[in-house]
Amino acid sequence: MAPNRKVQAAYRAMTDLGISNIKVKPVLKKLLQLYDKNWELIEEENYRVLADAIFEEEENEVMEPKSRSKNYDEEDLEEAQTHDDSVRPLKRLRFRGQDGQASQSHTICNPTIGESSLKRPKLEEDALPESCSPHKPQYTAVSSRSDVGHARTELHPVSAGHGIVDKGKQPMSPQISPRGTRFVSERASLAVCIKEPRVEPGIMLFPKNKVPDTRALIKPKDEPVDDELPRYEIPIAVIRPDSLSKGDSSVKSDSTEKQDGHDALEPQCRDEEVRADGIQASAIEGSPNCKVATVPEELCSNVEIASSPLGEEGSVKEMPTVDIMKNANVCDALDVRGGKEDLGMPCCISNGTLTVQCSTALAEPLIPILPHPLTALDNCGQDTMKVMESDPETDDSKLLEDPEYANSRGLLVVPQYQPTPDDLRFFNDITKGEERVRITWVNEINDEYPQPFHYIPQNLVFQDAYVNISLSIIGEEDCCSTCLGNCLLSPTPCACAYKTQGGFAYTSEGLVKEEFLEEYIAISHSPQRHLFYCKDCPVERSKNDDCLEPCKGHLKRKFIKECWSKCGCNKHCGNRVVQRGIACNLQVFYTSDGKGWGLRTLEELPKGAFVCEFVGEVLTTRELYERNMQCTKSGKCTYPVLLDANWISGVLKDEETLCLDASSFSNVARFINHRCLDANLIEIPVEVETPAHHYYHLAFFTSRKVDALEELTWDYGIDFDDQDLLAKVSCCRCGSKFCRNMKRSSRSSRVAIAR
Ligand SMILES: C[S@@+](CC[C@H](N)C(=O)[O-])C[C@H]1O[C@@H](n2cnc3c(N)ncnc32)[C@H](O)[C@@H]1O
Repeated sequence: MAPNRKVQAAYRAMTDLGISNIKVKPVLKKLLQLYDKNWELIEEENYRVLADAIFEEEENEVMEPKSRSKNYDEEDLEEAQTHDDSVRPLKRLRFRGQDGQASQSHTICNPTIGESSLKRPKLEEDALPESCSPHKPQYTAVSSRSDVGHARTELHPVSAGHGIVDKGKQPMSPQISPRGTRFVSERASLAVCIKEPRVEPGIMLFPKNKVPDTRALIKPKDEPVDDELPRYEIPIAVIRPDSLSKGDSSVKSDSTEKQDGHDALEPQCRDEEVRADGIQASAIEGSPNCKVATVPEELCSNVEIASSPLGEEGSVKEMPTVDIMKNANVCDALDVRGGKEDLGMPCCISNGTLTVQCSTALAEPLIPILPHPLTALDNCGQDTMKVMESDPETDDSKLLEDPEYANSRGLLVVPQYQPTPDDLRFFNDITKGEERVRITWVNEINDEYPQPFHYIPQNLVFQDAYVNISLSIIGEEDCCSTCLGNCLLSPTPCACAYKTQGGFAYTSEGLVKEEFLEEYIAISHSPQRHLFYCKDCPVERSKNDDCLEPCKGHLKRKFIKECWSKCGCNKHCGNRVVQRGIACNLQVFYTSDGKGWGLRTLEELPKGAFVCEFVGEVLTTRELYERNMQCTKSGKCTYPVLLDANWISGVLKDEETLCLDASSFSNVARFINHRCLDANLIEIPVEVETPAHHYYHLAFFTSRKVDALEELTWDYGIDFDDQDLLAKVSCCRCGSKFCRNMKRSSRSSRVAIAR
């Protein structure tokens, strides 16, 4: 057979380097086997792979002269001639590049996934160079070497000293990044999935079972030796958040850029990560700012890794997952309801910065950082993805003795908490799934998170409050037991309608009727005319004081009586609105006018629409007073509302003078801010379960049409001249032209000026 043109060319190239054909042949044969006879890989960079492999072979022969016994005949090489070079072996895994081409990052981590799409090299374990030993650092299965640190990409046979497995990878990519900038991400790809990394030139993927140690890493031959670093491993350097913020990151995945038009938020910088067990992370030897991560392949998670310009320090860019929630669009992208969770792929997406995508097949998924203040909002609250260094001197380093960590040194990714799909589902749902609708929260103003609280969709009795919801106390006159279907369609008003003086309060669309609404609005606009004063005010009485102040007055309002379970109608009866819960699309947001958090609607709401109920703990006024005393000491405040719409009915027992406190247990109504007079919500007392007027639901309905994204407000009924306020709004920022506080402050400033 005529000599293979390609073989001849290889011989010539090696001859130019002073390598004889005899040395070239066996190595070339091996390479052809390894690369499935793809010459392209071998030819690149003027046969760099081949040269490196030959030098490697030489070294091995010096150490083990008899280790290479197999003969390679000319025919084997000739056979290579028949191979179609156009078929590029897929052992070089290409990630999504800057062009946004889809990548299969998980295929790196989990060889079982997408195996069919990856053509594996035929390299047998015994064909691996002996340089796998700790004494001879070496690239392994998924690693790329060429632009590590100061590594050079040109052929440099004099310094060649690697096994063949790491050769010829880098030149493959047409998108080679500047030298010294890719090391980290490529290195990280060994064990940590990168969601949207830039092109990983020449990453090779070997079948796991054919690679003795997939975590063994070597320095590239031509990389300056840093004696400070462990020789058996090049650490997965991970960018420190602060270095990113300083702009010294040279590799930044696309997903670290803006997402949905929102800036990626500055990551939290932790100089020293404190582990759950109290062990503080410390810088690795010789690389004080470098955190080193070696993650088992099984931990398939998408974590962005980047490097400093020197490619030698950095950290996983840790982002508080709460940042996801700062961007409603991102949350939408999460599609937590019916989205990825349905695919069995719990997915946490931060605003483009850190993405942890846990495969369901994984036992120990990485988890994202969540802000502590969310603890009460979500059980994920205190969980962080701890990427920390192991200290070989501590007991912790014993972990590294685990075969899985055999060649690991440095960072361990320690799962602190295993988020369940439900955790992730309710990631940005302030209701934690307690409502029929998801209510997201967003802060586009600053870095604050909502104060922790326990979300409850319905009132809960704290302790002493007498709320008797027993069926036995609901008499025939308090329910419509003979009704059928929808009471609103009945030609004659049912018993419940009678209880709501004036007939049914709701339209067939579920809106409060105009005449009802106007009546409530009129009361709130001129409350003085509707106040009643008790002789023995429960609020004052609860103070148990010798010197009680006179009653400050209570606003008398009429009730809406809804049908309920003891009624004959069905649950779709039009006289059941509040009991169905929140139905509109709401969002908690950080206000831009200094009121802190607020509530807004994401959809247009017609006049009279039910928005939400004021939900909290049901306390007696005495309990509230005691709680207020405690809160004054601790500096906290309560969010109480008196259920005093019918206190005029007579002298109530202490356990019947009730209020709702939304400070710890509450629903979304706790975010509704005050607006003087022209608020777009009006509160209406609604009886559902019990006809006893001392307990009722306080329901918010729109007092006018409300546009999408408009803040929902409610007139707390604050008397700004009264220093003994229950709801404390010391300086009203409602912005209403009817603001009572504005008049007051302008009055007082006039007084101040006059003095
Ligand atoms: C029920 S909370 C409303 C939610 C609150 N903004 C938050 O950030 O959690 C009541 C508190 O909100 C603030 N607030 C409500 N309305 C306000 C207003 N019109 N002007 C200034 N602060 C207001 C006051 O701090 C008040 O004590």
